[in-house]
Amino acid sequence: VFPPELRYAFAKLFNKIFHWFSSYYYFDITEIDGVNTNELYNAVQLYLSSTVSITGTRLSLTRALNSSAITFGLSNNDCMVDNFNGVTVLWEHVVTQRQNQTFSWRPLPEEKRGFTLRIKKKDKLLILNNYLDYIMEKANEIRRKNQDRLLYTNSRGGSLDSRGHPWESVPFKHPSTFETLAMDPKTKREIMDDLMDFANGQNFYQKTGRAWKRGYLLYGPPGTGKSSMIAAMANYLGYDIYDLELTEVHTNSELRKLLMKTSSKSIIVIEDIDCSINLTNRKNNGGGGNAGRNYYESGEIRGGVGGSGEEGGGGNSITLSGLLNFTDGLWSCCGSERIFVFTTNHIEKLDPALLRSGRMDMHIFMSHCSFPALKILLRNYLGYDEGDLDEEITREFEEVLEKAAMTPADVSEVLIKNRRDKGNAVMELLEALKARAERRKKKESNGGGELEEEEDVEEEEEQEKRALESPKDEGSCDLVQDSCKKGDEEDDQKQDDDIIEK
Ligand SMILES: Nc1ncnc2c1ncn2[C@@H]1O[C@H](COP(=O)(O)OP(=O)(O)OP(=O)(O)O)[C@@H](O)[C@H]1O
Ligand SMILES: [Mg+2]
Repeated sequence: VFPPELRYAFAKLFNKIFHWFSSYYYFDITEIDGVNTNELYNAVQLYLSSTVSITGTRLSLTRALNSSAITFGLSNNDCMVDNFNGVTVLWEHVVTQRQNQTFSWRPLPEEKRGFTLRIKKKDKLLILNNYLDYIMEKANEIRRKNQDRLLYTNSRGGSLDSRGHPWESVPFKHPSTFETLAMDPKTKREIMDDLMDFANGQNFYQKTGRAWKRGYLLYGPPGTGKSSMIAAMANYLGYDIYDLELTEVHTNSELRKLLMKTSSKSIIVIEDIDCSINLTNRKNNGGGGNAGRNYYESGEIRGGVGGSGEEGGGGNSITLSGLLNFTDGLWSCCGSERIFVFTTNHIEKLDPALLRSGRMDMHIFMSHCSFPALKILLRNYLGYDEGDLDEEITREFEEVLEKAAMTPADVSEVLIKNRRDKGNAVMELLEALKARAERRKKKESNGGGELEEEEDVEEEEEQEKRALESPKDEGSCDLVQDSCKKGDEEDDQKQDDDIIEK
């Protein structure tokens, strides 16, 4: 009997009156906003999956691609209650069937989904100003934690993949954590705090006008846990790792392009920096900072020419200045929240320019196994707790460890071999340490000039490492060296010897 217009007007009026008297506001957060995906929808979904206690009767479970965690969320048309700063809000997940598909250049899903947030009118300001931001932040955090980390490498040389990306990635599942890392607990704590300060330091970096990045140099003998430390850092912060193979990079501009294609919240690693590239001939030019740069710039030019010429050798013309610009220059800030980690076995071989303060913010020495580190290894491998060891044995360990100078890798080896018999493992380890200490003592008393046995072993390990590196690497050294030939004949001879050694 009523015409439709009148019915519509009544409904509208009724609605208005209802809202007038209702003490609630309702906010709709739809999955798709026009043609764009609504980021807030995804964030709310993630947020609800983690914070709200499981009270709903029906929850949906999801597991994202590459993720190791399962998250739960609200099922269709279910409600959940959340509390924020003492304010209670109600979330409803609304799903409706989409009617007759309107024309769109992108097919829309059949269902229309959204969240409806119901809040008390008096809480409007708090919710709009803080709660939604809080949800976005929380969601980012959850996303980072859920996702397995990726390990990127540039081993394809300069070639790009189908999406124009120079990096190749694989899921990164290294189990090393700060918990399992054997080192002095005090240093470990310092590093962990430093990393946390960095990750939470957006405002600080903004305020002080510094680029949001940090550099760590890890140095120490092979097998002391430098690579394990990098994995632990990535696992601690939830960052991806970019393992930069310098020998595969041919020019400084390629290096810059690689940097531009890294994402934020990542650790950029250059392992064995002293082997990757010849950065040590600064003394040849005998100059200070600027002269050094010029020298390396000139190296780049000659290297570049050499690359296309007879001496080819892969055409690697990365220079120190290129590398410094990579970590330090304007380009290093084209993203944010980046950590650079360099590792080396020989800090003394590195160019002082690389060590200057401000370049690498923290120099971390990974030492031979100390007693606190040993305790961690015993706990990891044998399940020993503080106090489980005999007092007598503890004392013996403390006495011999310093003298033996064994690496955590060697200690772990002994423990793994005997892990089925704990008592035996400890005794074996003590024996091994004593034997090592004895050998060192003998060598020392025979005159310190000789190479000590462990150093022999370390040297061997390093040579293996170098041998494993591609022949291109040698080419790269050749090229940089080529630029030195004209400088100083004696040094030139010495470098040739170096290469023969390698
Ligand atoms: N500090 C440590 N804590 C726990 N495990 C360690 C530690 N150091 C070494 N290891 C063990 O020894 C192995 C080798 O360690 P890692 O590769 O981290 O040494 P590295 O210092 O990177 O050596 P290199 O200089 O040869 O690269 C690892 O598999 C790890 O399990
Ligand atoms: Mg390593």
